[in-house]
Amino acid sequence: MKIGIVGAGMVGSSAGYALAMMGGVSEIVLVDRNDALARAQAEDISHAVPFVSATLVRSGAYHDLAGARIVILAAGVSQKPGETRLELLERNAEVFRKVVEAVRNAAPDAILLIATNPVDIMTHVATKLSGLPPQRVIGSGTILDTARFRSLVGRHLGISPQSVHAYVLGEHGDSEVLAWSNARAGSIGLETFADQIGKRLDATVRQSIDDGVRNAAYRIISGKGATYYGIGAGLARIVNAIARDQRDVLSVSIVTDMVEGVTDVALSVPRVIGADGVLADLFPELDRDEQAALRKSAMLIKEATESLRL
Ligand SMILES: NC(=O)C1=CN([C@@H]2O[C@H](COP(=O)(O)OP(=O)(O)OC[C@H]3O[C@@H](n4cnc5c(N)ncnc54)[C@H](O)[C@@H]3O)[C@@H](O)[C@H]2O)C=CC1
Ligand SMILES: CC(=O)C(=O)O
Repeated sequence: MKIGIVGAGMVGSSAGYALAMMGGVSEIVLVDRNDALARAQAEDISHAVPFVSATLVRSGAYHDLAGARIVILAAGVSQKPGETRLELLERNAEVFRKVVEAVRNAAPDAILLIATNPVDIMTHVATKLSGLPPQRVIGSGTILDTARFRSLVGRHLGISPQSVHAYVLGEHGDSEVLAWSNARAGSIGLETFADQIGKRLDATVRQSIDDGVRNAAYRIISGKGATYYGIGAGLARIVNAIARDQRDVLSVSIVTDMVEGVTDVALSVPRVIGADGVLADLFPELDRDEQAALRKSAMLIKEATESLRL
């Protein structure tokens, strides 16, 4: 399977690297308005390939995306230290006005996988500009926040993150909602699990995990300028779910008819992902505070989306 990546900066190249390491795709084409960067990234990643897979990694122009089953969009500006994701909106919407049309002309059958921030609204923008059904325009949404949540809970409980079943819902951004009330370790509610192994999971611990998840990007950006390994692996995971028709349940963002009374809004809930993109949306049972927080998150995204007058 051929995969395109538009935007060969830190996120696009990390996704290309993670995909090459996971194997399972035959060809990766990197496109960037900076041709020299795309060429250099492709060459560098291709030198890692002989250690693990046989994926052909190259750079190209938009027409080289012909036949791609999935195109990842990671083009645009990223946050400076202290800047929010929402502050990138106008500039990245402008980038998408050119990029989405070029991708659609070159690869009309491709599923679009959006990483550019603010990712929920950029997913809405790409859905409108492409004319594709929402199920085929997938934002990485809170896949990364969910990984951060599982990682911190796993560390606290002393178990692997894969044994933690917990999701972050809503915006990939400051208003995101950590769904504690239905989180599980193995098949056991988190609190019961923590009790059984003699660990605390009180308000202080939860607050510290919440901060660890919600403010991760700010901390990493202030330390090294950008985040990319986590999202690179997350994007590769979504590509694999589509490429292998795995029907994985992942928290990703698509334009959704209704969430907590808010209509036509792109945000994350757990969704089943397979060969045709999103196959089903899942709405977990939440407690009242989580429901209210999810509604607030949805309203914030909706307002910011409407400000663009798409
Ligand atoms: N969804 C998520 O969880 C995450 C999203 N991001 C977002 O991903 C985006 C990319 O971040 P980085 O890779 O760190 O930035 P970067 O600056 O390293 O790379 C962006 C690339 O986009 C290219 N580009 C800009 N305009 C273009 C156009 N019109 N056509 C083709 N290429 C164009 C640039 O030349 C550059 O190489 C940002 O919006 C960032 O906020 C970053 C981390 C996590
Ligand atoms: C930058 C960003 O969106 C993140 O690391 O969560």
